[in-house]
Amino acid sequence: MADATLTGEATALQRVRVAVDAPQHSGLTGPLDYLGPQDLAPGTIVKVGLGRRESIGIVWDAAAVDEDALAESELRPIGQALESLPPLSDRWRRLLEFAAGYYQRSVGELAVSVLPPQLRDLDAKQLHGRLKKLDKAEARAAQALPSRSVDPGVAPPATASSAEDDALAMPDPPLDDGEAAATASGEAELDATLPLSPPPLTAQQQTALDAVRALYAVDPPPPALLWGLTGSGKTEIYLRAAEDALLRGQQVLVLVPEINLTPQLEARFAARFSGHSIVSLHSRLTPAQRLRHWLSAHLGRAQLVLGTRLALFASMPRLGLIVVDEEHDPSYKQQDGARYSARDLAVYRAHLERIPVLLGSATPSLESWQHALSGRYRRIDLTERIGGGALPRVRLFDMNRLERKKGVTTALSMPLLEAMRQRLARGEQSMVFLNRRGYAPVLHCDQCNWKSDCPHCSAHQVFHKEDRTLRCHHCGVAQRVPRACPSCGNPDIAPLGRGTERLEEQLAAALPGARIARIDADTTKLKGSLEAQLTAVHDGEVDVLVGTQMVAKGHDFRRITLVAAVNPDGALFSSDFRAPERLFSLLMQAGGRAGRDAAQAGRSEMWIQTWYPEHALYQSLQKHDYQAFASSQLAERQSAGLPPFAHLALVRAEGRTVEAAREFLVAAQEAAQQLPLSLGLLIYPPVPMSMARVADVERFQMLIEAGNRAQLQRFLRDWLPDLHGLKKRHKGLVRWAVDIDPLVI
Ligand SMILES: Nc1ncnc2c1ncn2[C@@H]1O[C@H](COP(=O)(O)OP(=O)(O)OP(=O)(O)O)[C@@H](O)[C@H]1O
Ligand SMILES: [Zn+2]
Repeated sequence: MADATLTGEATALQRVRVAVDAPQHSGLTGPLDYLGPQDLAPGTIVKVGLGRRESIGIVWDAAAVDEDALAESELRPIGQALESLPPLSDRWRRLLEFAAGYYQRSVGELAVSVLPPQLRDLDAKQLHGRLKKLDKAEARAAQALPSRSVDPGVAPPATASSAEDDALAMPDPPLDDGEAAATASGEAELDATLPLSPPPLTAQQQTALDAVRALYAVDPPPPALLWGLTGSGKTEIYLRAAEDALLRGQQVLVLVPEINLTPQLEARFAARFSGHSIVSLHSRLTPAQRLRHWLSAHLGRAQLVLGTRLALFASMPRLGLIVVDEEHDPSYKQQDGARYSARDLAVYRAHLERIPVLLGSATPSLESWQHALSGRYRRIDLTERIGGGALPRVRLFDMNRLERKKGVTTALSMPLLEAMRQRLARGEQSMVFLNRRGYAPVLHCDQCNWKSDCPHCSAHQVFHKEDRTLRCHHCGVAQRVPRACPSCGNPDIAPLGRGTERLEEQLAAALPGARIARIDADTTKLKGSLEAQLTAVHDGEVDVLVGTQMVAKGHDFRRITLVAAVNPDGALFSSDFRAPERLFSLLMQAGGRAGRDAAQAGRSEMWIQTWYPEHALYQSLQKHDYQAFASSQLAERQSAGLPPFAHLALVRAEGRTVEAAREFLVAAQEAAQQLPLSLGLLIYPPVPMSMARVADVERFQMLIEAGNRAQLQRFLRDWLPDLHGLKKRHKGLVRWAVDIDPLVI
C-alpha cells in the first residue's frame, strides 16, 4: 500500500493499541486505543493524532479491553502506517516494555524516544524514498567492495520500488559524508596501521574464547563477565566472538561508554571485517546518518552495530551477540528522561534473545562482580598483558613531604618532574591526568574574601585563562574576567587551585622544550579536533599529554611510559558511596595507558600525588589488586545495606525555592507511608542534593532503599501516580523525577 492514508471505507476498522509518546506526567503509561485496519501488524510504525499534534506511534500488542476504555465510536483513527518498514519485532517490544516498566516510564514515550528522530518527520512516501536510496547505495557498495570471507546471508531489501516515490524522496546526504571509519554500506576506510588478519591468540585468550563459545551450550546462555587487565587483549576476544556470530549469519551489537571511543573501535572492527557492513549509532551523528544507520540495522543489513548507550535499543532482527565494553563505566546510565542503564538492559536483552552478552572490564562494577561471585554471571579471566608486559609500577607520592607554602598545596612534586624529564630524554611519552578543566576552579580576592561564585548555582565560576572568561560548568553562564575585585576593587585577584589549563602552563615552565598537548572538553569542541590530537599523540608528536578523564580511558597509546594523577584525593571523602569505586577504576584505567608496548612496560610507572598514601584504596591500587579492593568494598556495602545488597530509588525534586522542593518531597513521603507496600522499605527524609542549586533551581532528593527489588518495583508502581497528582498542588515545583538504581547520590 503506497499511500497508507486510511479512509475507513476500504478496510474494516477495529480497536488498535498504539504506544505513543505521551509523557509520563500525563498519567498515561500504557499504549492508547485508536481505530485502525485489522491487518495492522504489531510493531508497525504509524502516525497518530495526540492531543493537537501529530505524532508517531508503534502498533502494540492487542490486550483485553478495559471496562473504562473509550467506545470504538469515540476512538481517533490512525493516520498513515509506515508499511514499507518491517514491523519492530516482538522481542524488541518486550525489551521496551520491560525497560519502561522497570524505569517507571510510559512505554510509548520510551519507545518513540529511542527511534531515530527523523523517522518522526517523514511520511510514508518519503520513507519509501529513503529506503530505495539506501538500497541503491548498498548495491553500489556491494559491487565496489565484495565481501571478504563471511557471507551472512543478508536479508533482501524490504521495499518495492516505484519511480513516483523516488521523485518524492527527500534529499539525503551522500554516504561518504565524514563518518568516522565505516558506513552503512560497509565502505570501510582502512587504517593501514591495523593488522588485517587476526593475530594468533595467546593461550589465555584461546581459553577465554573457548569459554565464550561454551556459553552457547546453555539456553539461555548465562551473561559473561570478561575480567581482563588493561592491555590484556579483551578487544581481540570481542572481535573473535563477533566473527563467530557473523559466520552464523547473525548481527552483533557492541556498546562503548563514550562517543570518543567509537572511532577507534570502529576502525579496529572495520579493519578486521572489511567488506562487512558496520554502522555506528551515537548522538553525534547527523539526523540523516542516524536514520540511515538505524534502518540498516533494522533491515538486518548492518552486520555490526557499534555505539553508545542509545544503540542498546537498536532494532536488530538477527542479533546474535552483545558486547558491553568497559561495563563499569557510569556513562552507560542515562542521566535524564528514562534513566536507564544500558549495561543492565543489555543483560536483559540478551536473556530475552537467548544469546550471550559479554561484559568486559579490568575493574568490573561491584554489581557485576557480585553476580560473578554468586555464580549468576560466568567469569572469564585475562590475567596477563599481551606480550607479557608488566603493569606500571605504582608510586604513591606523599604530598605531606612537600614544604608547606601558601598556594602550592597541589604542586607538581620535584620527583615526579624528574621522572618526566627522564622520559623526555629517552623520547618516551608521559600523561598527566587531572579531572578538572579550565585554568583554576575559582578566582579569589585576598582582601575581602570575594570568590567567583556563580550567581545562579551553588558552585564557583571557573576561570578560563585562554579566553579570559569566568564560566559556570553547571549552568553555562559566562562573563569576562573582572579587572579588579567586583566587591572591594582590589586589583589583585588570584586564581585558587588548578585545572588542566594551568597544569599545562606549569608543565611547560617546568619542562622547557617539551611538546605538551592538552585534551579536554575545551580543546576538542571542533569536529575532528579530538581525532587530530589523538593522532598526534600516537604519531609521537607529543611528549607530555595533559588531560581530563577523556584521555584516561580506552586509548591504545603505545609510547606512554608514565601516567600521573596529580590530585585524585577528592573522591576519597565524597558522600557518594560509589565514589571510591569510580576513583579506583579510573586510576586503574589511567594507569593502563602506560607500558602498553611490552618492550617498555618494565620501566613504566604510575604516579599518584596524594595526601593519604596509606589509604586502603591506594594500597590496593599499588598492588593492582582489584579483587582485594572489590572484596573490601563489598564487605562495607553489605554491612551498610547498600547495593548490590540492597536496591535504591532516588526521587529528585526541583523547585523555585528550597521550600517548594522540600515540601513536595515531604508530601510524597507522607503519601508513601499510606501505602501498605512501603512497609519494610527505608524512606529517608528529603535532603538537598550535593549541588543544591543549578540555574536558579533548588534541588532536593529523597532516597528509598529496599532489600527486595520486586517489592521496590511494586511500591513505585503504586506510589508514583500519587506524585503526578501531588505536582499539580505544589505550584513552586519545577519538576520531579525518579531514578531507579541511581549511580550518583
Ligand atoms: N594475540 C595477540 N597477539 C598480538 N597482539 C595482540 C593480541 N591480542 C591483542 N593484541 C594487541 O595488544 C594490544 C592490547 O590489546 P587490547 O586493546 O585488545 O587490550 P584490552 O584488554 O582491550 O585493553 P584496555 O582494556 O586497556 O583497553 C592491542 O594493540 C592489540 O592489537
Ligand atoms: Zn551556574
